[in-house]
Amino acid sequence: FLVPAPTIASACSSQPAMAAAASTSSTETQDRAAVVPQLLEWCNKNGIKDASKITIGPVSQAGMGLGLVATAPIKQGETLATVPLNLCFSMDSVRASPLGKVIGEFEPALGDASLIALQLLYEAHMGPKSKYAVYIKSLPRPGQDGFDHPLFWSTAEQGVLAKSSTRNLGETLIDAVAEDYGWIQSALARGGISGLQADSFDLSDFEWAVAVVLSRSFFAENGLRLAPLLDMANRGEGCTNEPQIGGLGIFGGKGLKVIADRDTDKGQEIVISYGPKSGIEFLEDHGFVPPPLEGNALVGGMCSLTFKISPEGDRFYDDKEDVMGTLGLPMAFSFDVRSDGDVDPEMLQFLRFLKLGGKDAFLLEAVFRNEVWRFMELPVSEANEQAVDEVIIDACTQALANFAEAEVLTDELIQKEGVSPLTIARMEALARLRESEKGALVATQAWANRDLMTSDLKVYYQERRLEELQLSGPLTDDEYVDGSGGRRTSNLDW
Ligand SMILES: C[S@@+](CC[C@H](N)C(=O)[O-])C[C@H]1O[C@@H](n2cnc3c(N)ncnc32)[C@H](O)[C@@H]1O
Repeated sequence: FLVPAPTIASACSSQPAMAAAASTSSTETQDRAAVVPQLLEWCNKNGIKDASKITIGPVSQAGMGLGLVATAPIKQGETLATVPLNLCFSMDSVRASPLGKVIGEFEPALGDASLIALQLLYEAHMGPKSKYAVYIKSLPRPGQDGFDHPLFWSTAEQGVLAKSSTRNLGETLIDAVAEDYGWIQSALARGGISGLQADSFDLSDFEWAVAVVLSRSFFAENGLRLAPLLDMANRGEGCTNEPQIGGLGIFGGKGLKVIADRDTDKGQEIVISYGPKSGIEFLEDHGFVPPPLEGNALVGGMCSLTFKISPEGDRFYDDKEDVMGTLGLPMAFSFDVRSDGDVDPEMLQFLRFLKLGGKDAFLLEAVFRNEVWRFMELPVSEANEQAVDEVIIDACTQALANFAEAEVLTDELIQKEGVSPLTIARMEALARLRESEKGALVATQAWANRDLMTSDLKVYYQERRLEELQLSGPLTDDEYVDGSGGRRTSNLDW
């Protein structure tokens, strides 16, 4: 109940892609737009600088709600706005607020976004007494002005999402938010803060607040910063001007600023960069998946593969756990894979270690304990290298099979009678997501298949070791030393 429902329920049109999810009646936009004069005044009063050439207004692109608009011609390189860091919601503001006492050493499953979301709910709870009252009024409600996020999706839609990416947002986002909500609820139940009680907000309020924080903040100086005014900037394709930390002039500390990366005419929208992100990162953070880069749907594709050293079927598991524990490394890692097909050397290092066994298991013996991880930087043996390629091929095959399953689930969902345009838009976003990840998976799988065919051409551990010991060439005359047929012994370290 902290978050009022939109005055007009999210209306959906038959616009393509997220535009439909984003579809909104002009009345809704005006609803928020009505707060703009107060918001601009509030921004001025609270020390936002360099913003004399921008305002907030409805933007022309369907379903994008509000955005930043130039009130005068702007030249590339001009600062568009600087927001004092002490006006931003961040972990600093959480710690400085009364919430600081409650959170203690709590480490949220979702990270800082959960605690910043809690502060947003706290300020909303304070109502007109909050310094942020006007700002909070300017935030979109779920479904308003195109504001969508997987946290608002139905279970069936989230089910398709689970099969549409190699990243499991079910665990890392949806379950994480529920877990943090549970922790916060029990902390508040032990003692409220300035009237904020466990029952002051429910899970859907918390999900709204998390979605606001994720979709409107920027990562700068080691943390998320939700900066009023800058949070009205939409993302433009090809923009390079991600918000960054800068000075506020001789009297003021630091601020989050955006610089124009192009000339802009009066009346034109100012768009910015949200940073280089993969499709799933866009969806998790901002609730939309950008269209594929022009001309080639697969260019720019990226996804991540996760591998885990697990005890099942691995009799060297304990040794591996010991090595990783000593190095302070986890037993599971995620690696980015890209459509350019370049494979991360660290992924190969981890997989060589994961597949270490058979005749190579001697490398796990105590004498090599400090070196075994470094040895994995280079091919170990033909069998190990082939096993690594097979793990990569299997992971890609599994992900592609999930995508095929997602397509079947999508068909079931969109063929249901009365399916909403919002569901269709969400499914279209997932189709774009799969397309972008497919590029990376197909390229990585092709790389592993090629690598498999060349495994006989590589130099492996034993050969390298003999080289190091200068024992790999034919015997030289001075090595024939006696009639016993033995090599000359030396001080070689075997
Ligand atoms: C930082 S806010 C920008 C202001 C927002 N348009 C508003 O009305 O409050 C980010 C949100 O704007 C929308 N958005 C921004 N850029 C977009 C884009 N390129 N495509 C689709 N939606 C976009 C998404 O809803 C996103 O979560």
